[in-house]
Amino acid sequence: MAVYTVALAGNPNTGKSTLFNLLTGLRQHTGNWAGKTVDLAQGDFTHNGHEFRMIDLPGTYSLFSNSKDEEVTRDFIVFEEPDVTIVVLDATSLERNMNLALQVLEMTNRVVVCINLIDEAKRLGIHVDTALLSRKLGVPVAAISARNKIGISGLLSMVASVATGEIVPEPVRVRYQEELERKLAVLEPVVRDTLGLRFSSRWLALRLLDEDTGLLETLRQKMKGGEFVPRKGDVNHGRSACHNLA
Ligand SMILES: Nc1nc2c(ncn2[C@@H]2O[C@H](COP(=O)(O)OP(=O)(O)OP(=O)(O)O)[C@@H](O)[C@H]2O)c(=O)[nH]1
Ligand SMILES: [Mg+2]
Repeated sequence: MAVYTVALAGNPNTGKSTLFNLLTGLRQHTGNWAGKTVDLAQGDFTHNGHEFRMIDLPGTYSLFSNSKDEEVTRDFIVFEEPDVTIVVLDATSLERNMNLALQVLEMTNRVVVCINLIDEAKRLGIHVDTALLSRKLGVPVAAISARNKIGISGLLSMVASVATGEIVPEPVRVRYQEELERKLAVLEPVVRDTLGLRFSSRWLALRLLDEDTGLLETLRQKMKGGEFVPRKGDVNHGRSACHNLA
């Protein structure tokens, strides 16, 4: 039977390891300070007859090449191509957390947004409209409390639907200023012709325009090591290239 890979990404301290521990029965370090998870922990769980392998990624505020943690998280999402990436957001600071979610949505369409600490939001009188958010972002959105075990089966149903391809999310496309969009329009087809459809060409073109040399070096190493052989017209079965970005 297929084992689906599920990655947990999100800002530090949003409850990723708490969710990971709840689902896998393992004991990743959790606590109320940032940067606890440094290595990639993995564990297994099943849901409705499906098997999943979950990877607890380090918490990051963005996915550029600013730090080892950012590179590890970015490389996992892009090169390991998890079947689903769950972006865990803190319900009490959605605006700040959304930055990372939008970055992940630029990299892959296989995303479920998970709004955690919904108990805390309720206590503070914050109402989160998951249906509206889901429409705006173009991906499934679940509200949960990992600590209080609320909303978990709803989240897992969404994860299973994306993993099996029953749902193919169409993430929102962030539009940048005119000048950047003009450059993207030139560069993106070149990236697509060179690397095929395995990666989101829009995301890669953005990274190139940002002169992300760390990413370029990683890509170069992978191509040199034969880990990744680009093929023209490579079809990725919906992986990594956002449908409405292609
Ligand atoms: N109130 C509330 N607290 C939660 C919930 N989920 C997690 N927490 C708490 O949030 C804090 C951070 O949780 P972690 O699971 O360690 O967060 P993390 O995202 O793995 O953090 P890093 O590894 O640093 O990125 C801990 O004190 C948890 O107990 C929740 O649903 N409600
Ligand atoms: Mg953690």
